[in-house]
Amino acid sequence: MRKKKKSIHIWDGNVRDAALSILLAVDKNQAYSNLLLNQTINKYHIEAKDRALLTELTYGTLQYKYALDYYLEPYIRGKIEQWIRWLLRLSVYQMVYLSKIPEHAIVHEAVEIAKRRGHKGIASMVNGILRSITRMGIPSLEKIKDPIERIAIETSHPRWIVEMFVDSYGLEKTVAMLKENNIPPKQTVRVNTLKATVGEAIELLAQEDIQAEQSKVIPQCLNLLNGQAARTETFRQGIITIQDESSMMPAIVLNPKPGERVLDMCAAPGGKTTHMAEIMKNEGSILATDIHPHKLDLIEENCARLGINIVETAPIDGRKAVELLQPESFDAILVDAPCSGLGVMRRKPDIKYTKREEDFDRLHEIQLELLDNAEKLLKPGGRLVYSTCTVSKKENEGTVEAFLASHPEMKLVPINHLPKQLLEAQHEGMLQVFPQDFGSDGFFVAAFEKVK
Ligand SMILES: C[S@@+](CC[C@H](N)C(=O)[O-])C[C@H]1O[C@@H](n2cnc3c(N)ncnc32)[C@H](O)[C@@H]1O
Repeated sequence: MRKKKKSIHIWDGNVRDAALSILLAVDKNQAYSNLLLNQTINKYHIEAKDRALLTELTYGTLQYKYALDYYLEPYIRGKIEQWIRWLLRLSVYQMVYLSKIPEHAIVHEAVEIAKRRGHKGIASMVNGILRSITRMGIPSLEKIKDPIERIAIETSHPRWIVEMFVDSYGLEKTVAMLKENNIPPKQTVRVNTLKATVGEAIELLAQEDIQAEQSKVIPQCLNLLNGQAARTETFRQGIITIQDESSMMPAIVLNPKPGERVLDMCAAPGGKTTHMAEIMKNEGSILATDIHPHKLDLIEENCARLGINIVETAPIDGRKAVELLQPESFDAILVDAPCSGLGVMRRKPDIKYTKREEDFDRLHEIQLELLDNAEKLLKPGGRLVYSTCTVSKKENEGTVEAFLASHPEMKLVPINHLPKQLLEAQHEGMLQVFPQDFGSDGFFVAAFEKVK
């Protein structure tokens, strides 16, 4: 039986207090910061101004956890309770990274929260620590002589992740990526070409006071400069889908044609299934499978909203798909595999603190099993695309190489159909996009063909 999660009370009208509750839930209960934040905003109908600050404070404090601890270290003596540490991190985040909030207001708010959640003694300690910081300042990062350690603290990433990235991509690329991971993602949407042109979608959003611009990278992608896509009529009417620009690549690379039979092996919540259906002009068939049956509803809801009727869903573990589906029966297959998610750390900052090195090997094995099944289900001459939202070589190039080594009937083929700047970045049928390249998620795509 699934254990019922205790729901936590978060919103009392105080933004900083709510941010603290979310941070504590993420820390203690391994709640996902992005989900909890969205749930809170929707549940309590938090208005735009408070919403923006709550998001900034929650993400910012989480993003810079290690740097904040470094700044706090000279001022904290002995052990303190976790909630007090998070309150101090939240306050120092505002002092260091947000220029608009006066320091006396930050200290005052923190002291009030400490009084409410603790007692006078704690409030006085919080007051003392924060006042000392305003007087004496934070320690300089220059004191850290080891460059890897310094960049790990400054950008707040675990040292082993920094070392792994430097090893894979060199120092310059790593530093750019780590810094980009702390910049909030822009809001992007994909235009549903079954219902509207890009120009029409921009016009419809403008009627709802949302300014949208066509991306310079992927033509169906719009950058939203204000507002919230999910709250618009344009979204409800199925004209747009909220999706990161990098996530739009796999369906474009697979290029499913109208009339084809397509398998989306790890499909939920259906971002790429629906994109493929749009490319196919809603003609042909897509089988969208996922290991988690409850997630299939999301795919169906998305299809209904977007006016797509060629998608059938089924709860299937891709590692056993060949036992349930007809071998060599699909023209094209997408394996958008479960992965470590190191390309989406700016969206889900908790990832950087929870991932472990051993996760990569486990994921690599699952990815290989999924690809092995996909190959057996693919018709001779069929196309396969493998994608992840990570920048880990073990799961990307490593998985591709191991797959090819045991599947001589599969070959990598040049990636086509993407805009020029992306095509130029590919390497032998593989494309690794970094968050700093276009301000989109870190993403990997590889394209294969099965020889006839
Ligand atoms: C990266 S997400 C897919 C995102 C989706 N393609 C989209 O664009 O909306 C990976 C998905 O793989 C599913 N998954 C994990 N292990 C699986 C398995 N063994 N077989 C099938 N699906 C699996 C997860 O439930 C998750 O929904």
